[in-house]
Amino acid sequence: MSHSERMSFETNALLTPHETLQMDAHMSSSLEFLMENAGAMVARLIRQHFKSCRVLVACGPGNNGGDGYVVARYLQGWGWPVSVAPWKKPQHGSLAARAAQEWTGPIVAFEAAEAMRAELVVDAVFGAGLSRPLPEDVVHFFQHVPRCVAIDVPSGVDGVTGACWGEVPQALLTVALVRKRPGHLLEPATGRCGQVVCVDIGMPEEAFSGLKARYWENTPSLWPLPLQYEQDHKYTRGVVSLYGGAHMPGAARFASDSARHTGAGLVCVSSSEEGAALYRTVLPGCVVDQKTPYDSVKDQRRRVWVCGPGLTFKEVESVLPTLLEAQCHVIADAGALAWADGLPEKLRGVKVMTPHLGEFVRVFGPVRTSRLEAAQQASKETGSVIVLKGADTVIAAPDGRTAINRHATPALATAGSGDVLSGIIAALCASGMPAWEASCAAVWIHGEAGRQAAQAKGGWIVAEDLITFLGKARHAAEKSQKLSINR
Ligand SMILES: NC(=O)C1=CN([C@@H]2O[C@H](COP(=O)(O)OP(=O)(O)OC[C@H]3O[C@@H](n4cnc5c(N)ncnc54)[C@H](O)[C@@H]3O)[C@@H](O)[C@H]2O)[C@@H](O)CC1
Ligand SMILES: Nc1ncnc2c1ncn2[C@@H]1O[C@H](COP(=O)(O)OP(=O)(O)O)[C@@H](O)[C@H]1O
Ligand SMILES: [K+]
Repeated sequence: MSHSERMSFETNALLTPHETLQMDAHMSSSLEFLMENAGAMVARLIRQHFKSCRVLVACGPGNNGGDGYVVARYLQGWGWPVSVAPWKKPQHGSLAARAAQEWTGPIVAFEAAEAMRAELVVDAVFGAGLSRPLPEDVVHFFQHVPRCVAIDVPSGVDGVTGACWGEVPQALLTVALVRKRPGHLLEPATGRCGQVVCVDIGMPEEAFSGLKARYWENTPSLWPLPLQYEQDHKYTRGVVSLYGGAHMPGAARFASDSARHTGAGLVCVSSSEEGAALYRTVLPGCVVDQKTPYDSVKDQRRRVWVCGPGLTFKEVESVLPTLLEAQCHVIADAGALAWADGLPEKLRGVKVMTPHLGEFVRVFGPVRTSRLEAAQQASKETGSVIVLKGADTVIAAPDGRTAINRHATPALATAGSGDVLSGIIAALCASGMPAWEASCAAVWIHGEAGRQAAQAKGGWIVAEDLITFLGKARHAAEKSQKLSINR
């Protein structure tokens, strides 16, 4: 059994609406029980987060609405003043219609005036599977809502891509059922969800049979890190190489320092005569030489390369084709991405690409779908892992596995932060981790280092600060994987 099969639908796996439908089909005889549990759990969370107040539950015609009727019943049972505003009635004989029948409390019109009278509105109009624009009257209604708790997603959020089908409600709290959705982690939806809490509704294990997770929240359980062994030497830890440009040495310095601080055994920097003299001074911990790329790749220990940080078009041109020809494991960033301007095929053979959105568009053209789908498509087409950077970094593998990282901080938005990330990925690739796992781990460690550095430095950091926290950040991941580095 492969690693990804073993971890199918662990708690950090994310559920798409399509997978929810498959589960529901499998569990058809228990759906009423699941809806009852879902409604009860949402009501309990509301009771935990809010004082008793006038609640209006806005219910749609589907099962999301069905959950809403159950919430209303529980809150009313605890003595809260509750009304229900149906946007449309559930279809006769449906599960939601049965839940609606059991609601014997007040029913009011689905109107802005009613929304304004409430102190809290429960959004149970549409779940995560909506695939058409939000109806006007729904938009208008939610524009007048004081405080909102959403079931599954705020109505109008696409549960997979995080896109919004119009102006979606702004929730304070969103209750995810069974597992989070990819959309909960992706902008712009994340900004509309408020706090996302996932609840267990008693979904049995068997409901997951036949399903294979494709999306995960990026957490350390996704990528076991290699341990330190008594017998380790620098070459077993792994060698990272990079070509140091003659004009922008800072970027190569950030990438090489980051690789070393993350655990690479050795970092080798090749450069021109002019560059090598400089790198010998600024990188005392690295082996610096003046070898041509052609000669460098003859050394079988130098298989993993960072290519791009601080390189001009000409420098990339003189290095990257040789590295790819020699089938080295290349992490392509910055200058290497600019070199491929509109011609992604030039990067064929690269293991990992790390574009931010601007670089992504430069290589692959405008994003016509969503960032998520564009990264997946680019990964499939090129055969490279795509790390599409941002506040919600997407890490897409050519086989479809996709992780979304929220373990980060806006303190990372500082020049050189991307060079640091490429060095971390290289160090983990050099340690023997497969490209997707190494990329996911690197993005998490980068985020953790950013958080720790920001805490230590009062919130504002530069790339140099980030680098000094990489060892601690890797250790934090190891601790949460319960790995001991002093076995
Ligand atoms: N397995 C699970 O995870 C469970 C999910 N449950 C709930 O089930 C929900 C999903 O239920 P559904 O698949 O019924 O989805 P929805 O509740 O989102 O309902 C969609 C319904 O709205 C209609 N609709 C959508 N847009 C419309 C428009 N513009 N005009 C008119 N009608 C429109 C559709 O035809 C469909 O009937 C989840 O959000 C969750 O709340 C719970 O009941 C418990 C179990
Ligand atoms: N607002 C933010 N929240 C979380 N992470 C961020 C944010 N802004 C930037 N980052 C992260 O910081 C890094 C910036 O990389 P990049 O844009 O390549 O910068 P540079 O080229 O200056 O090194 C990426 O890993 C990105 O995900
Ligand atoms: K909803």
